[in-house]
Amino acid sequence: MMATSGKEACGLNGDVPSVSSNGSSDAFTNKSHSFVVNGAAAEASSHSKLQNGGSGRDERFTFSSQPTIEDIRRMQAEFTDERNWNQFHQPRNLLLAMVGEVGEVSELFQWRGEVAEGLPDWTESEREHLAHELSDVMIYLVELAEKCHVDLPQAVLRKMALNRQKYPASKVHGSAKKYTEYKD
Ligand SMILES: Nc1ccn([C@H]2C[C@H](O)[C@@H](COP(=O)(O)OP(=O)(O)OP(=O)(O)O)O2)c(=O)n1
Repeated sequence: MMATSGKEACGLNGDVPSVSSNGSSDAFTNKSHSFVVNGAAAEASSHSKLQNGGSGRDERFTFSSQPTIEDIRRMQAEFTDERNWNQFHQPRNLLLAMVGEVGEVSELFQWRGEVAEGLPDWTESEREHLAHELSDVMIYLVELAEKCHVDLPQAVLRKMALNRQKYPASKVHGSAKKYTEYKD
């Protein structure tokens, strides 16, 4: 799916997206993206222009709708099963792996000073490197949640609902203070 105005983002406007009972989607026939679950191959070419900051900076950036988090969980489960790596993928190891990948993301931003939205001064190769490292973080995060039996998409909805209660827009608009700093 192409980038849009961002209004469709699940749950951000207070709507709860419907989730099918088995959590799967027909992600693998999407016109602009093709996915092969077993080979874990993915293409996302139609999204690359905005993703790479080339145009559309006035619009809010949005993601493709596929793969879903459940798709990512399933693809990574297949990747580890095929390699007999589940024996290494206990929660603590996955946490350490994820934190290591967060460190690799940090390295890309290190010593650059503030970076503008859309990374206008970054080369294509730097952007792709960042995309890889962010993906590593996400892959390990999703697998960590799976191994901890946290249903991540639903947990995110619950947490966002809590965040909205903690930070009512009418109260905190334009302020970045922590909720504990507000004296009602
Ligand atoms: N035991 C492993 C090793 C790798 N991966 C997968 C998940 C990550 O997406 C990616 C991590 O691979 P590397 O550890 O080779 O890390 P990088 O890809 O970041 O390579 P480098 O550290 O050279 O940047 O591969 C995994 O699931 N389990």
